Amino acid sequence: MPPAAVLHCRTCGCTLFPSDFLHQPVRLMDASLRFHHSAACAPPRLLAAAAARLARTRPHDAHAALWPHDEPPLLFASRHGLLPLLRLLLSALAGVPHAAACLDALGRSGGTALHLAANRGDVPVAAALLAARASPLVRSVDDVAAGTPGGRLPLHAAAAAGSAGCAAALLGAARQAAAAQLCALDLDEQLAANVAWHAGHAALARALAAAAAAAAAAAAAAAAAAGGGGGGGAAVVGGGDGGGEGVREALAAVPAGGECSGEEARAQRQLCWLGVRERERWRLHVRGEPAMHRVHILRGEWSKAECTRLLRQLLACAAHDGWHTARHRHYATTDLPLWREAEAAAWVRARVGKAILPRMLAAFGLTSHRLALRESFLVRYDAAGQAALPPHRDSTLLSCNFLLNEDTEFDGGGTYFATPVQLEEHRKGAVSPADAEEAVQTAGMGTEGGGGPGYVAQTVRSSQGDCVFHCGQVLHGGALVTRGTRLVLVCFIDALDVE
Ligand SMILES: O=C(O)CCC(=O)C(=O)O
Ligand SMILES: [Fe+2]
Repeated sequence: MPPAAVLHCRTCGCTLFPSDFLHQPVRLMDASLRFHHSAACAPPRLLAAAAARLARTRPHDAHAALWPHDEPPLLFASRHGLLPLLRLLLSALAGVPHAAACLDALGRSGGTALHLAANRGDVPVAAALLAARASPLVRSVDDVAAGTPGGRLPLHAAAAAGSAGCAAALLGAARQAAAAQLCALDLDEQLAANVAWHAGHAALARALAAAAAAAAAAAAAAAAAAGGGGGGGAAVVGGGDGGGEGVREALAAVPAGGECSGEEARAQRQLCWLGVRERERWRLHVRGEPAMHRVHILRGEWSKAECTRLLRQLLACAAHDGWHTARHRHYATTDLPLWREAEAAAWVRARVGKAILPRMLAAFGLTSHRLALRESFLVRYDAAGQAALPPHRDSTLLSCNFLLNEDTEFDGGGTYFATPVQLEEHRKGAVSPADAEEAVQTAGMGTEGGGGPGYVAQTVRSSQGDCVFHCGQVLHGGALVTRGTRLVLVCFIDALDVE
């Protein structure tokens, strides 16, 4: 018979588990240890050890320093509603240089301690975190296990839990932050009001919807008074959702009377699952695929005459119909969907289908897929208006863009990548993948901020008629235009499995 296993807590030294846990999965042991630490182990001793470790930590991994097992204790305390432990941790954090990083760290379910408190409708825990200056404006990431969409604020979590108390605490935390919270759309383009509605909390949904409508109207009025126009007050409502079309559309989904039917709620849950799963599929696909982190530029893909004609058609259409501002729900952009101009749309579809999609298939090694052009837009950057687009991921696996006006008409601009990418330049005339290989030059133009000599670019700058194509799931944006106007045609492209 093997000797009975006796484990000792490494913090307080007490005997933990005799043979009960022998041959049990490590995960179970970890869970018991965590429970022991939070419930039994003397918190001051734990805190002293934690504070000492914290002092030796670099800021970017500060949130992981307090706890040896997969979750910082603040998140653990909040998840389980351990208010005395939470208070101790918060007081220990008060003098720590990286306190904000610890307070706003994301845990394993993709949210902060404040999300977890709001999830459980725990007003005292939420209030303690807010009093310690935890931010109500941190967005969660997709929780793949639970099928919960990312991009949610703690207010969305309070709405899902039907906790009017937590919602009031979050909205009361800072006056300017209230509008941003009310008008924030998650990755499924749902406001907190929509989340409450689909979770069956009709009264809370209506209260949040009314407050969001008022905040959006106030933001629009403030923008109009400042003479801004167009953007719908994005500056006022932080996060960039603005009081624009996305918010209006979402608000329309919360009716003035009645309850959400069970069927509607089920359908919405299913939609959320699909969205989360699809985004995860893309992420897995892109991760560990070096080809997906390469950016290609096709020089002179469209002639000057072709660009000028296309631009003339599209600008005439924009002058007549007006520009749109709701393509990127999380960022106000100024653009024109191509379907508005049938002839231009047909031309773009044909040219992209014939010349760009086959090159994308080859460049990204997607030979068992078929590519489909989902949408195309003309995007306008103006030094005086929407001058840049913050880093984001597109709604499709692949993207390409064409500069339509001359690069002398603006300064700055270009497609910006959050991490430097390897850039491959292709010259016109290379049609087959083999030819393309020969014509490729690894180019270093537009290199800014880091990267090896001549191989890596952070901002890719093109000339009129050039096509830049890349994986839409690599974090990217539109670099700041500091003078004039930059006009780019952007195409979103999906990869479909070949049946
Ligand atoms: O401006 C650019 O080059 C990038 C535009 C972009 O990423 C987008 O519109 O989704
Ligand atoms: Fe994009």
